[in-house]
Amino acid sequence: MLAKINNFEIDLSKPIDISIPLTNTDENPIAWYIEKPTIEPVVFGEWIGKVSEGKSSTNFNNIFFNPHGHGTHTECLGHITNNFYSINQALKQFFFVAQLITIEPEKLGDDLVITKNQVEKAINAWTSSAKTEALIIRTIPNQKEKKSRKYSNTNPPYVSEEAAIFIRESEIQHLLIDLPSVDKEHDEGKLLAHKAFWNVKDTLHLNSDARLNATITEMIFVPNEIADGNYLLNLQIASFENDASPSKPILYSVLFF
Ligand SMILES: N[C@@H](CC(=O)c1ccccc1NC=O)C(=O)O
Repeated sequence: MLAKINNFEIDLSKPIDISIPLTNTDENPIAWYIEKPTIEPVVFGEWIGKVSEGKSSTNFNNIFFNPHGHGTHTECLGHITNNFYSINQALKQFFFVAQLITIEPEKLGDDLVITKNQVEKAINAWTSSAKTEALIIRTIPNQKEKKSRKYSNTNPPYVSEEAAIFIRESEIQHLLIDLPSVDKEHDEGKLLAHKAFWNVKDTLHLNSDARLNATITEMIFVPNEIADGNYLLNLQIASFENDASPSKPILYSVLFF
């Protein structure tokens, strides 16, 4: 099915899913020192919520997982504030003009960093008639193994504060990235990129110009065959009242006319 939106067209029958599936197997990616998710049938005495066990008419699983540590998730500034802010209140629209860029983070001492210069160059390489609302960053190298990587204590690449300020000043509302965090793993809670992107100046007393409706989506996976450029993004979350929710970002190629 083709849909015409303003000056472009998308094919709804050709979604590009850039989420990572959540499983209870060793295939599941893990960050932040936790164990893999569990998906287990409910048990009431003899009764097991698993059809193949022969006692129940339905499969009826409990799931234990962590949105930040177990895969693709979308978070709002409530991830870093003293007061509670919910992603389900922050994200009320779900389609955005998006730009996919690819960056090889630069070595800085023992770190790999996505710099302002890299982001600026990559964004400027593509111009479109529609304003970019969502920026999707694919980092290289980009092996499939990323979908099950164990990130704890590996010091993954991160976004520099200057790059995050540049992204905010470019009026990008939604930032998506294939890393477990936009910030350095061990940063003593500085969270410079998170704060810069959300414009949070004090996590104890939120400034009035903090970006309540801006979101960060982490641990996406964008296959290599998907080219850099403009897309329509459908960013969907589950309706959790929590700082973050597992999410399902979907891209559609756009044909401008
Ligand atoms: N870098 C932070 C920790 C951190 O960023 C974090 C910790 C647990 C779960 C998620 C985190 N950040 C996600 O973006 C620190 O060292 O305090």
